[in-house]
Amino acid sequence: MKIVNLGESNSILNRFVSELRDVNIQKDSLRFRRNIERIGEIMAYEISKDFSYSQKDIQSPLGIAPMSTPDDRVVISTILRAGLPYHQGFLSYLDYAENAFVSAYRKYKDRLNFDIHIEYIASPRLTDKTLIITDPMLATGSSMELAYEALLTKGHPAHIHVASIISSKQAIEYLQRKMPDDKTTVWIAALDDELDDHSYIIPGLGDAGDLAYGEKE
Ligand SMILES: O=P(O)(O)OC[C@H]1O[C@H](OP(=O)(O)OP(=O)(O)O)[C@H](O)[C@@H]1O
Ligand SMILES: O=c1cc[nH]c(=O)[nH]1
Ligand SMILES: [Mg+2]
Repeated sequence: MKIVNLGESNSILNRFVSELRDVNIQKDSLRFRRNIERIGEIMAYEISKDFSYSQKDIQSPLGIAPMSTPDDRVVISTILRAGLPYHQGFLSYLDYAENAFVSAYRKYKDRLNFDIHIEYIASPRLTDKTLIITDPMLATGSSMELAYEALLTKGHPAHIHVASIISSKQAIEYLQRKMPDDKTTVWIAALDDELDDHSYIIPGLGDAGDLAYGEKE
């Protein structure tokens, strides 16, 4: 499995991630959602470099321009809720993509232990397509694993891009065991060392879904 951490090189991406983490700036939920969306746009651009390209003759008003354009049939798939603004960022650039949505939430059995419940999936056929599964946070990696398994009921993609923003080291190790090694690429913008007792990423940013859309009861 290939891992690409775009945060390792200096770019404006790192300021957007910093603002997501910043306890003062992240209170502005409009900016929080927009920063996730902007990171989605940057990630979509970076992932597009991995697509297959072929040359086409494009008729301009004044002549024919040979242009190399992507041929992948892309499906952008998002894990609700925090993935929604991320999805929008991807779709802004990959505007010909199809779209899939999967729900995943933590149902706590007690203060510390939880199961992840997948109750909703809406997806086109995935066979032989390029599947991008987007979720800003990879903490234990379980939501991503279960969302991926649910998506497999819609067919087997040619390649899977897991696109996240902040991942724990534990989640990367977990996904290396759970996702197909030869056709998965994981894209992240930051890699954090730890999880706390509640399986939140440390330092992370807190609860991405709540920061984007408000606290749940
Ligand atoms: O790697 P994991 O341990 O599975 O944790 C990561 C998941 O947690 C967050 O969603 P959450 O369950 O908080 O739902 P929300 O987006 O509705 O807040 C996040 O968006 C991931 O889906
Ligand atoms: O750190 C975490 C873990 C799960 N979900 C989040 O939004 N953040
Ligand atoms: Mg949440």
